[in-house]
Amino acid sequence: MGLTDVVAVSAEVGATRSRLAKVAAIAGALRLAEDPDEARAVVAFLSGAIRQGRIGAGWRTLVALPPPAADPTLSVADVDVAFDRLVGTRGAGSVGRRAEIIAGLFGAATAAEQRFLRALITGELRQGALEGVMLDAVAKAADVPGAAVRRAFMLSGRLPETAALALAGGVDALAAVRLEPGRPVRPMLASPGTSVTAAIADLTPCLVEYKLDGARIQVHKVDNEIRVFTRTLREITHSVPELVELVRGLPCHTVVLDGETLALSDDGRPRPFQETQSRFGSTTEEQVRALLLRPYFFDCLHLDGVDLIDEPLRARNEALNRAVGPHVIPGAVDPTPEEAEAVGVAALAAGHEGVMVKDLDSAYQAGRRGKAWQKVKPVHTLDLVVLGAEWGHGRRSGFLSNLHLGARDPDGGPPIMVGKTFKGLTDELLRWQTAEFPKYQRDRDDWAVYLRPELVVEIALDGVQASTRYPGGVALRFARVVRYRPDKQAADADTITDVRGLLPVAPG
Ligand SMILES: Nc1ncnc2c1ncn2[C@@H]1O[C@H](COP(=O)(O)OP(=O)(O)OP(=O)(O)O)[C@@H](O)[C@H]1O
Repeated sequence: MGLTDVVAVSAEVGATRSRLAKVAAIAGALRLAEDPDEARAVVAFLSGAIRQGRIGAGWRTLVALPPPAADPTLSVADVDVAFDRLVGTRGAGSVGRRAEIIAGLFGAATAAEQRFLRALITGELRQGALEGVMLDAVAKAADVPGAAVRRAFMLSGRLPETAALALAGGVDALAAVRLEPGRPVRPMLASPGTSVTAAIADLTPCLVEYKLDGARIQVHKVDNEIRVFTRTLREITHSVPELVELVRGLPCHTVVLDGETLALSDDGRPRPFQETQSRFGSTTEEQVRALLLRPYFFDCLHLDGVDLIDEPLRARNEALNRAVGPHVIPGAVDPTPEEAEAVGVAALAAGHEGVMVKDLDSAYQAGRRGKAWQKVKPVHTLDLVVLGAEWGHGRRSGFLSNLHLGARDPDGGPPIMVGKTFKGLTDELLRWQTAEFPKYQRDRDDWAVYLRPELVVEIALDGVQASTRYPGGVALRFARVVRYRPDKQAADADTITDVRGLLPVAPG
């Protein structure tokens, strides 16, 4: 299959807003793939990603490129092989050898292919929002049910691999994908609930527990081998030695745990989320001692040879208590309405965000944002994509300040602007934005820097209103910045449908 076919499909997908048309175009490309390796590469390229991860060729290497070829001759496999060689070229003299590989690749590419490859390598094409569309396209190309593709993807965490399985082995190969201790699965997510009373009425019998404002962790223990992953399945084992030690000491051989981690102040109140998050980068022993993380587990997906992912929460919760004892998150199983309210009051009094209400009969729906888990928080928040920032005035002049905020298009199109805000930005955040945003720059003019849609920011708001000014027909009211969400990608942001869902219902 030619690279030129992928470039054409990528352009077709970018040019249409219709989800069906995107799915059809991608499915068509997948059907052209000649073998599983090629299918993996096609899925990766059309998601704007590279199977090899980062290949470390920045803009500088890509400035002085050879003239483009007149006719397309490159195959998808040629590009994939060149990327393999780039990744494998390290050590002394590698700079020259890498430049040669890049020159060879780009010299064989047409002008359109060169533009595509350059955007692919620099990450400009990265299109996390296409994930749902891509899963549908894999199902269509392989002629299998969408649910089978989705399940295999959530359990394996790998989209190209899932596509290769679906195309080569169909439904049976997909169904054979299981939870494998040691390999991370997509975390189950929650929907917003209006109140504790409404949520427990909806979900009885239920479990009500604290919603902690820390960072999500997924921990796998296979004998003495411990691995820890973030919400986006990034491995952080080496940054959290205290969690690794604690899990190593648990009274079980094999376990997969879902939970939240945070650090507490001396008075037992939670430290700010940013501090927890800062521990997920490279960490020195000193930093570990200065900010000890504690785990609060709330789910158990596997325990000593028994797969629990399809079992009801009641059974998973019993296994959790056996496996981690005192490290279970505080909460109450099957509470009365008064007991449930009391959990909520205690959570807020202890400085936490609110509560989670969970259906005790529900299975673990990996990667799904369902009604079986509902979060109840006193303040309404949305996770939005930063589209740009305007230069500030007065005290803020010289700083990138007023943020342009976008909601995700559920059909995989670019984010849709829903408002602006500079409220809630601390001096530290203004400094950070001014230093960081140019790295994400897509364009700029005298007033603002416009960004590639990659950064996610959590915004508190008083509600939304209908608007003729913004393209989605809806605008935020009294929006203010709570914090950045480095644990989220644009594909995890709230959608325009979520934002419209907050519009007041017209009377009558
Ligand atoms: N008891 C709990 N059960 C499940 N998740 C919890 C709990 N306490 C805290 N959390 C955190 O809350 C999140 C659940 O909310 P949701 O599924 O909407 O994810 P989110 O989009 O990250 O939400 P938020 O922005 O509110 O953290 C989890 O990802 C987890 O990090």
